[in-house]
Parts: sequence; structure tokens; C-alpha cells
Amino acid sequence: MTLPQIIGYGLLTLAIWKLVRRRATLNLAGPEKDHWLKGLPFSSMRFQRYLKIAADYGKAVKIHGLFGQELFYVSDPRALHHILVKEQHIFEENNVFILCNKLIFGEGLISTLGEQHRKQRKMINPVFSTSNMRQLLSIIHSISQQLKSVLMANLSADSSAELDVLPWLSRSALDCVCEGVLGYHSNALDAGNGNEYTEALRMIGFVNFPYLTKTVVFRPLMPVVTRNLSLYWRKFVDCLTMSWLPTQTLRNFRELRRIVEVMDSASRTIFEEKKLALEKPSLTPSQSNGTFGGTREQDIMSIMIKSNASSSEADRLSDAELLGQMNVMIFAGFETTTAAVARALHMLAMHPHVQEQLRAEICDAIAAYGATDVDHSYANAVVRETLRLYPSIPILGRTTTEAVSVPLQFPVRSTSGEEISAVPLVKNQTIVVSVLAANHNQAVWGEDASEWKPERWLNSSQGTTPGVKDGVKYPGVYSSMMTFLAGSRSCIGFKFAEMEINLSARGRVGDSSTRHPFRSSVRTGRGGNVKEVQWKMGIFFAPVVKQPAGDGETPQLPLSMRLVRE
Ligand code: HEM
Repeated sequence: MTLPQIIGYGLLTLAIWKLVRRRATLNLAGPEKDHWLKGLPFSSMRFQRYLKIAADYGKAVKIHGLFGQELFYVSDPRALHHILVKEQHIFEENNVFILCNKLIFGEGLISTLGEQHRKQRKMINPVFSTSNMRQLLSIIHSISQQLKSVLMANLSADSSAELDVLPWLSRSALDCVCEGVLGYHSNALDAGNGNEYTEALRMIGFVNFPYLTKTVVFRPLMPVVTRNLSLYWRKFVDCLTMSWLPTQTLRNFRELRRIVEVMDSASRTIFEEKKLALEKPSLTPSQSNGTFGGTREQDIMSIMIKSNASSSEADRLSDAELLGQMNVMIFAGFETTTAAVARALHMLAMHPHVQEQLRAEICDAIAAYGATDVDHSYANAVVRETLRLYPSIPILGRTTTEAVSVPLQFPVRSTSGEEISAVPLVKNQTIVVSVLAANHNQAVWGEDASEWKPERWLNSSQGTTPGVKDGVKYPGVYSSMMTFLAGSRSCIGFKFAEMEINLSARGRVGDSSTRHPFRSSVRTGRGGNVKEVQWKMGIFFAPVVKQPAGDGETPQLPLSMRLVRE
């Protein structure tokens, strides 16, 4: 055995020992663990399982993770307000999450805690104002048009054709976030024109190769490695990434490291070019177009750099912190929106009547106003309902920094069966926030909570507000749903995301300039097998084709599409 392997196994044993010797502390009812090692089985049926646990045991439940670790699985509205808004400082992201994000993306929002995070939010929040987002509308719209052209090139005039739309939606989402956040033309939709940076960014998504998921095995080791090997930990990583170490996991790790290096070097160049362009406004746009295509100064990073430069010294972020935001935002805004647009198209494909109604509304609006950015209420309803029912990030973690009691809206049972309306937690308790169960909670969304019904958002004008019942609602930043979370660590880019998903989804159904929109329906077929799409739950949801028609693993979304001529 080699030295790095001995150290690796040693650290793993230490981590396992720490986990195994944990005491039972969570006084809550919940399902038995299915497996002594794995806890809850992470099978492809996780979606239904996570909902069933909340339906069977209530909105605060004890579940088990790896090595029997007790997890507080929570979707109660009052508890989530307490955890994410009121006492957020007691419920932080865990060390492993923060440290890994810092190693991969630098010092951006998802890599910082406490005062540093608060300072960053204060600077960045105004950058995502509605007026700044509206400035980006035309850029997103033109990328949506380009997506349309690419899809149309794959369709013949009259007959329908099957098309895996997922890679194109992913490329389009990357172009949107690169243009919107960096002012960088990634040209991902122009498939033959990728450069090293664009390819590296594509690789951090789930569609191409989920390096972040596949190297997850190293994550628990990171705090131990960085703390105990201090200055030498980089050397340790060098050993791990030596080319002669054979396993696939290590190869994935090496590839992730290469991707991080490409991202880091490119974002530094873009950052320097931006600073130069802002310092020397006399340069013409073509002079200021640097290695990566220059900036229009409307993008989020340009606005952020400008506003940072004019803020007080106490509020100002360092260059390293500004740089970190670039990588973090590309990551945070890329596959989350890909998944949401893909899900919206899939839902429209399965509900032709909704698709028809949406198309009619879009065509009517265009006939009446002739504009491309009229607000479409039915399109908004389709997007909202999709984001509610299928949140791109279904569950997320937090850890308590001190012992605390969490109040509940809806009482649950303790381990011994008595009713409790608050849950005492010890320090370092791992919490699983279930966005999924919150968004499906019948107590606030009604008995049809798990049905896809865009109309529920239209009825709100008749006096009922979706997601509010008897004064009880979730604290989410977006329409009372938890998809973009709540409080000071909620999604900072939700307005950007909503705008992009809305334009991408309605652009596929009705189009203002050509009036030759797409129709899609789920494809049946080849070899007599129906291509049934299933959404696998991981860090994000990803569509795959069920066996035997597909392999049940490769992310893809085959739709049958045809052009509709009026
Ligand atoms: C459908 C699309 C999206 C969904 C569902 C989504 C959801 C979320 C969620 C749940 C979080 C909290 C994560 C956590 O606490 O661990 C988050 C954070 C974040 N999101 Fe989004 N997001 C989306 C799109 C975007 C976009 C387009 C951007 C940027 C342009 C963005 C930027 C961020 C950032 C920077 C954070 C970290 C905020 C912080 O820690 O203060 N997101 N997002």
C-alpha cells in the first residue's frame, strides 16, 4: 500500500469512528432505519419516500443517515422560520459544505459564514434589484431565440421528430448565466465553438459529467485534512492526484481539480478585464473587449465591481471575495435553472391542454400588443407551479452551532409517543430542510398540493392566496414556497432565475416573431418500448429514461416536437 493510501484509509477510519460513537439524542418519532450502514436507502424512489415520511410522521421527523446518524428532517412552517430567518446564526451550513465550496469556488457567498457572509449579502443584494434584472431581459431573450433556432434546425417542416432537449437547455442556461453574471459570451449553444473555459463550466453540471457528485466521497475528509495537515494539505492533494493512482474516483478528482484551475484562471482574467474597462471608460467597446469577449457593463459582476468601488471601506469586499462570487453564481445559477426549464417543458409535454391554453394566451398577447416582453399571467402560473412542485434543490442541510429548541406550527410525536410542539436539539445536530415536503404540505397548499395545477395561481385574484391557509404560510422569499429558501441565505438570484425560466419555457410554446411555435409530447416508441422519463433525485433533480427503453442513468429528456403553422 502506498503512503497516500495509508493516510487516506487512516482518515476514513477516524471519520467513521467519530460517526459510529454518536449517542442517540433526538427525541422524535420517525421511520426505522432500513440499513445499519446506509440509514435511509438512497434509491431512485427517494422523491416519493421523502414525501411519505412527512405525510406519515408529520413535519418534524427523526430519520437516519450514514452509520445510523440521527437527522432532524423538517418541513414545518414555524420551524423553518425559526431555522432560516429568526435564529439563522444558530443554524449554519456545515463545515464540510463551506470548506469544499471554498476550495472549488473561492470566497463567494456559498463559502462564507457569519459576519463575512452578512457583509457580502449587504453589498450584493442591491445588484439583483428588479431594475438591474430588467436590463438583462433583452440578453436572455436573444439567447432564448438562439435556442429556438437550434431546436428548429433539428426539426423538419411537417413531421414531428424526437429530440433530446436537455443538452440544449443546459447550454442555453450556461449562456444566460455567463452573459448575465459575467458579461461573458460562452457561446455554449454554438456547439462547435466551445473554448476551454466554457467546456470546464459545462463539466460542473449534471448533464455532462457530475464531477461534484462523483467526488463527494472526499468531502467528509476535507475538514480533517485541512485542519490536521495544515500547510501540508496541498501536498496531500497533490499526492492524491498523481496520475499513477488508478481508481476512477481519483481520476474524477483529478479532473475536478483541472476544471477548478481552468475556472480560476479564466475568472481572474475576466475580473481584471472588467476592472480595466471600468477604470478606463474612454476605451471603445471593441478596445475593452478582452480575451473573453469584454463586457457591456450591464452584467451583474460589472455592477457589483462598480458599486463595491464606491462603497465605504468598512463595507467594501476584497478582490478575492468579488472573484469568488463569479464562480459561485455560475455554479448556483446554471443547472438549477436547467432542471427547472426542463421540468416545465416536460410538464407541458404531458399536459397538452395547458400547452394549448398557454400558446393561445401568448398568441393573443402578441396580436394585441405586438411586444416580446408582455407579462403572461398563464406563463407565470406554469413556471410558479413547476417551481413549487419540483424544486430544483429538494433538500438541503444545516447544523446547529449551539443547543436550541425549535418551535413547531403543527405538533408531532416524540420517541415515546407523546405530543410535542417544540423539538430540543443538541449542538452539532444535522438538519435536513425538506423544501420538497414544505412545497407539498397539504395543510397550507390544500388537498391537491401534490398535483400540478397552474390554475391555482390564477385563482389568487379571486381572494384566495396559494400557500396561505388560516394565516399559516411558509417564509419563502418567492410566493410562500421554499424553492428559493428564506432568510439571509436564501437564493440571491431568484428574480434572474424566474425571468430566464419564464422566457425559455414560453419561448418553446409560442413565439412572437415567427408564430411557428413548437408543440411537444412525450415520445413513445422504439422497439415497442415506451420512453418513460423519470426524475432522479440527487443534489439536483435530473431526468433519465427508465429501463428497458433507456439505461435509467444518463441524464436526457427526449421529447417529440413539431413546428406548428397557423
Ligand atoms: C431555478 C433556479 C434556482 C433555484 C431553485 C435556486 C435555489 C437556491 C437555494 C435553495 C439556495 C440556498 C442554498 C443553501 O442554502 O444551501 C440558493 C442560493 C443561492 N443562489 Fe440560487 N437558485 C436558482 C437560481 C439561481 C441563479 C440564476 C443565481 C445567480 C444568478 C443563483 C445564485 C445563488 C447564490 C449566489 C446563492 C447563495 C446565497 C447565499 O448563500 O447567500 N441562484 N439558490
